[in-house]
Amino acid sequence: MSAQPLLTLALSKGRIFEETLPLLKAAGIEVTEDPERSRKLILPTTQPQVRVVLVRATDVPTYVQYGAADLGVAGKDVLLEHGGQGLYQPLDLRIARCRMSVAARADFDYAQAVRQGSRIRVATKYTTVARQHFADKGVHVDLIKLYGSMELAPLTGLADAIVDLVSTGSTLKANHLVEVEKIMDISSRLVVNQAALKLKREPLADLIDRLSLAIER
Ligand SMILES: Nc1ncnc2c1ncn2[C@@H]1O[C@H](COP(=O)(O)OP(=O)(O)OP(=O)(O)O)[C@@H](O)[C@H]1O
Ligand SMILES: O=P(O)(O)OC[C@H]1O[C@H](OP(=O)(O)OP(=O)(O)O)[C@H](O)[C@@H]1O
Repeated sequence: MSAQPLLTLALSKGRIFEETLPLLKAAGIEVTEDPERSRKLILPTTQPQVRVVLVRATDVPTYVQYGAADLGVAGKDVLLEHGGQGLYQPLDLRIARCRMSVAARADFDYAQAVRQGSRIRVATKYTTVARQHFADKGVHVDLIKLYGSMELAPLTGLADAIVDLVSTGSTLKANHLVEVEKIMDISSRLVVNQAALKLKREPLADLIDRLSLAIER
């Protein structure tokens, strides 16, 4: 009998790691080290043939695309910006749920700007989604790529509006911004390397089945 192949699962620290843990547990896998206490980037699990690697949220699709990880968990926002090449997306894990929205200062009349066909300046980390969204609406847009603290852009005059993730709305509120349009709902997906799906078919299909049952619980 041949040995079980090693499965490498890419997760990002923080909410994805924390929200994936209960699903893994229900699938019979427990991570035996706490990433918040250890500096290790490769974590063992109670299943000797399964290990977790910790990467930046935006790097999860890249690790899985190139097969450095067999599978991973990534937000729909991250997957849309990455493009999803080489990735099979079998499951919506329904974790890390939020929405992607347009937000602006309360004194910026977004509806009027859109109606008049004005050119608007939008700052965002999500340029692919934002470009598509405004193109679909026929709105002329100048996009400014940022890597964080998007809320600051309308407050400092860098942009008229931002495209960012919203959950409770408290970040927008704290910065006196208002959500003016929802673009889409966001949740995290399981992504699997397409080649691994053939080469490690049995253990991957088994894990996907277990996670699928865990989501339904
Ligand atoms: N406030 C939120 N509520 C729920 N889900 C969220 C929220 N913010 C982000 N998410 C989702 O969780 C994912 C991971 O977010 P997280 O904040 O852990 O990483 P990040 O800081 O965006 O990534 P990076 O470290 O690469 O900059 C996002 O891609 C998104 O899908
Ligand atoms: O509507 P809220 O509940 O306030 O959540 C929205 C905030 O959550 C995300 O940031 P996050 O907390 O992940 O911080 P980070 O991007 O710095 O990691 C997002 O970029 C918003 O700023």
